[in-house]
Amino acid sequence: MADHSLNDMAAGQRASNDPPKMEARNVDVFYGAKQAIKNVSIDVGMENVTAFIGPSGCGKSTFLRTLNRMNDTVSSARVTGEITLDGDDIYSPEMDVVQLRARVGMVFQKPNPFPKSIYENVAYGPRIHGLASGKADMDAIVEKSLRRAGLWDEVKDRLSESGTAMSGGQQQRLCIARAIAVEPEVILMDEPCSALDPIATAKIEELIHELRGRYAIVIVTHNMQQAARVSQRTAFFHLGTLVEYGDTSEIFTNPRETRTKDYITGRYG
Ligand SMILES: Nc1ncnc2c1ncn2[C@@H]1O[C@H](COP(=O)(O)OP(=O)(O)OP(=O)(O)O)[C@@H](O)[C@H]1O
Repeated sequence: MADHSLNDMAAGQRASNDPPKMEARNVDVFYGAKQAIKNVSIDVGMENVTAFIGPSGCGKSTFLRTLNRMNDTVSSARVTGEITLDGDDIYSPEMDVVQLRARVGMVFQKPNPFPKSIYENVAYGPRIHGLASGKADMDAIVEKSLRRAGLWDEVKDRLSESGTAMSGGQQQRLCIARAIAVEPEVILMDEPCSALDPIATAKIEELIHELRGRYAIVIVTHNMQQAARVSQRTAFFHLGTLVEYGDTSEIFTNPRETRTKDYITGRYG
């Protein structure tokens, strides 16, 4: 597919009933001389969960990390093109990256709570961003975040216990609560269930359903059933390019591109 048609396709999504929260245009990512992402243009909507799928090494995580400038932490990484959040260029020199990462939160593959209490894990972000006006206010933020992450009832009587002492699934929901606590607009999830058992995975998927609409959510997943279950929009990446982006039901039942079809039918990957 010619590059311009992907741009047209992305632009077309703006006219849909899901206004874009983030827009990426002609994004390239290099690690040193090696190009990992090639001319990707995509919109991420507010109402839909967007899944990034594709074979290992195709660039899903790399592209996801461009959306909150996590690639800045990799010295060899270089990003070109344009990515906006509510129309503002996130790579502009005026963009405050700490603020950006609060607005575009991230949940990683392996749950990574701080070695602090459950309460402190959630309170840390609001404290550094000055979001609470006192102890009662902070308590309310912690409770609300843990409730939204579906964890409150399990932890309300042990908020002072260590976040790292919980089960993997609970730790991942704690990391989601930690992201939620700073009132993000977008939540990026990089294979959030790959270290979890099926029951913990089901809880995270249920949570994604509940969070949908309140936050723009993008999830990278290797698990196609998971993409089909949790997302309304799916982007298929291959060798650093965005091959196809569309409604999840269409991508899985009637893909337009042979490469997409081969991947979802298990011919490679
Ligand atoms: N920090 C890095 N330095 C150099 N190359 C990297 C780095 N991170 C990723 N790459 C390379 O960029 C390409 C895309 O990797 P990326 O991790 O984004 O793919 P992916 O689709 O998310 O893969 P997986 O599904 O295995 O996580 C790969 O060739 C990978 O080796």
